[in-house]
Amino acid sequence: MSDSRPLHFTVIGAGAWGTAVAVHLARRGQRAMLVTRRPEHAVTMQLARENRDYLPGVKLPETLSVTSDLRAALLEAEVALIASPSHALREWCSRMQAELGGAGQLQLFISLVKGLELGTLLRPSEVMAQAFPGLNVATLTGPTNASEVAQGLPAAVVLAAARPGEFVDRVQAAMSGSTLRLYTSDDLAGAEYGASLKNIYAISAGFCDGLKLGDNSKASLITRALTEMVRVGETLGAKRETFYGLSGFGDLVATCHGAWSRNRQFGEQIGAGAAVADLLAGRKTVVEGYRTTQALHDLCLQRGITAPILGEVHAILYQGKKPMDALMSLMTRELKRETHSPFPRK
Ligand SMILES: NC(=O)C1=CN([C@@H]2O[C@H](COP(=O)(O)OP(=O)(O)OC[C@H]3O[C@@H](n4cnc5c(N)ncnc54)[C@H](O)[C@@H]3O)[C@@H](O)[C@H]2O)C=CC1
Ligand SMILES: O=C(CO)COP(=O)(O)O
Repeated sequence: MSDSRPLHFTVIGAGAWGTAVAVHLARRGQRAMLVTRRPEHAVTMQLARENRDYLPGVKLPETLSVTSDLRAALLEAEVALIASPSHALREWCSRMQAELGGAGQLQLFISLVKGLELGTLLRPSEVMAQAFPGLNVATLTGPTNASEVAQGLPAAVVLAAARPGEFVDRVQAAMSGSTLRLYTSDDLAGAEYGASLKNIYAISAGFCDGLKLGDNSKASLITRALTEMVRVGETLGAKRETFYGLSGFGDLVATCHGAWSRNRQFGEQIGAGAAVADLLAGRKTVVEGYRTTQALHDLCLQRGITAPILGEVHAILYQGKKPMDALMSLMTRELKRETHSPFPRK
């Protein structure tokens, strides 16, 4: 019989998503701790029992502990989940390593991050595995707007682990309930590439919204984006079917359509004429697709992967190309058969 004792979860990073996941865990009756980066943020959250900076309007369950003391939060943790922006992940991992020495009681280290590391072009779980060699790493991903999850609205996600097995199944059971349903997967690379790529295509869906191109254009774009995701992901070693699941298609649809999506909104504002630098200056919340566009563009160049939509998003964000000109470039490409093969055929 499987062990149904509550597990000790520590969620690192108190942005919107880390907070929502910690709230969910506490509601599920698990032992949950949430770690903030700034000590004053932990104090204000404890006093207000709310994360007013990143997830306003959601009451923190009394059983959820909030602290900035990373060492104390990790000492008894069996599962650590990390919810930082991709550019801050390595720094968090180094801090964890320094505080904990080895892996301590940890049996599973789960990324909630949806982006690649610029420069190294590593997936989040690869960065985590460098810090904690031997520790089982995973990602939890899918269509999960933080606010909806925190409100208890239903969603389904995938928990993809480097080493699936009994403990991962136990975490699946511990986190699943009437509002969140977890599926497991052994395609960690696919789940992470899907989570990263969909943010880029959500920016491009935002361009359609900003340019007021209509619903047909967005549906066409999303469909071609999925084909591109499969091609990029499969060439990078992921399983094709993963991109048709929650971490790929599921999150692509949610993020391209969600009025709440920061990536989509960012694209919408650029499509409507705003300057990229102005939108990024002084931002408090993360737009993962911005850096990840650069990282995946570099990866595609390195590996010789054809990714026209990604290429146009890159040209708009990094080379000042006008969204309407990018649209024309895509519409006037050489004509071909519709194909879902990883390698485009004429
Ligand atoms: N918000 C959402 O609905 C979801 C977000 N995610 C992913 O979760 C990750 C975290 O995103 P959110 O929780 O939304 O963040 P957020 O945008 O709500 O908050 C930003 C977070 O980044 C931290 N931060 C800012 N600058 C930093 C720095 N220089 N060093 C370290 N930390 C810094 C802040 O303390 C805060 O925790 C991202 O990869 C995102 O794609 C995944 C699923 C849903
Ligand atoms: O990943 C998300 C939903 O699944 C959140 O998307 P945004 O970062 O675009 O808001």
